[in-house]
Amino acid sequence: MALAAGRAMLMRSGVRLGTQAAARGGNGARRFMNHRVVVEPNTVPGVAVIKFKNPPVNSLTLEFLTEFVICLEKLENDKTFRGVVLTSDCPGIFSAGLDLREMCGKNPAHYAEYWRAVQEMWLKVYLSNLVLVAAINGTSPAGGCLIALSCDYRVLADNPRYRMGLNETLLGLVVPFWFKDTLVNTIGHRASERALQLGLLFPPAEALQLGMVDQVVPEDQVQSTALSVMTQWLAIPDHVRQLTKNMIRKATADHLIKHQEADIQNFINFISRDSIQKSLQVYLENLKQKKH
Ligand SMILES: CCCCCCCC/C=C\C=C\CC(=O)SCCNC(=O)CCNC(=O)[C@H](O)C(C)(C)COP(=O)(O)OP(=O)(O)OC[C@H]1O[C@@H](n2cnc3c(N)ncnc32)[C@H](O)[C@@H]1OP(=O)(O)O
Repeated sequence: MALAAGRAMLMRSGVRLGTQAAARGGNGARRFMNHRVVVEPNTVPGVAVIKFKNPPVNSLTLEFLTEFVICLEKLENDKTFRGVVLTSDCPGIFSAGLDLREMCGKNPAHYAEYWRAVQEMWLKVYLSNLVLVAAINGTSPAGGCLIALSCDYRVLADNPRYRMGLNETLLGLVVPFWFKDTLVNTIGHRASERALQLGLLFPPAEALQLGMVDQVVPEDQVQSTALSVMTQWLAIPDHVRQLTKNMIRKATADHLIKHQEADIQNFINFISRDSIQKSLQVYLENLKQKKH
């Protein structure tokens, strides 16, 4: 998505870009702050850390998606950055996935705008020229898992309470084909068949065994491990690594690009069904109930 389109989307969503602040951190590094996404240059030269900060659960609201894409676009355009670590500022949750309230009780125009933002976010992450390492420091179902799967490398915290996977069927939803493609490209066809149909959410040991993540490490070492992995990836010259990444990922991305408008229309038709709306409302209600 062009930066200008993202800005326009932010304006439509009532987010003021003027509130973005730049400050200097303790090490003198410049630190960009939006509402929901914090970007910090790190001690590793050329590497930024993006922290998702959309409490309580880092759900992927329209505003969050827009800020996230703009942040990535800025980092890609700033030649001082070659790699980004994605992590969460919300304790115990990497991202709860797509924001269910964006898909409930809204009109078709909203669903179209939201789904385009989800598509654009995925294309931006999946095809990024930067090395992206996910430092997964919490639970990451569905859209949260998709973000991690779209990175180049995944480090997950060794906490048995954390779960990762594409659980759409448990919400009464059909997994979008490009979510499915991303999973199949990562863990293979047979494992995806089972995981997707059953909507499985895997604890760290199983996620590692399946190849859904590359490393499981103690919780307090997730970010440091991601940064040391990054150093290894940055030892490869950018242009050959980027061409290789593009060669591997292009067909999957092109599949969505070619069918982007049809995919939006399918989403609108699907999500607007009374039965789907009811399922989502019940799911949200159950999330509330479990607190009591
Ligand atoms: C024919 C072909 C057509 C193809 C069409 C394709 C259609 C595809 C459509 C959609 C695809 C969607 C993919 C997704 O990403 S769906 C989202 C999946 N996410 C989940 O299932 C996670 C749900 N949340 C949880 O399990 C928990 O909240 C958890 C993340 C584990 C955190 O638990 P906890 O710390 O106990 O926090 P709470 O449950 O109390 O939650 C705090 C508040 O946050 C609200 N919440 C949680 N998740 C979401 C969410 N995803 N969206 C919006 N809001 C969320 C929750 O309701 C609480 O709110 P409140 O305090 O007001 O009660």
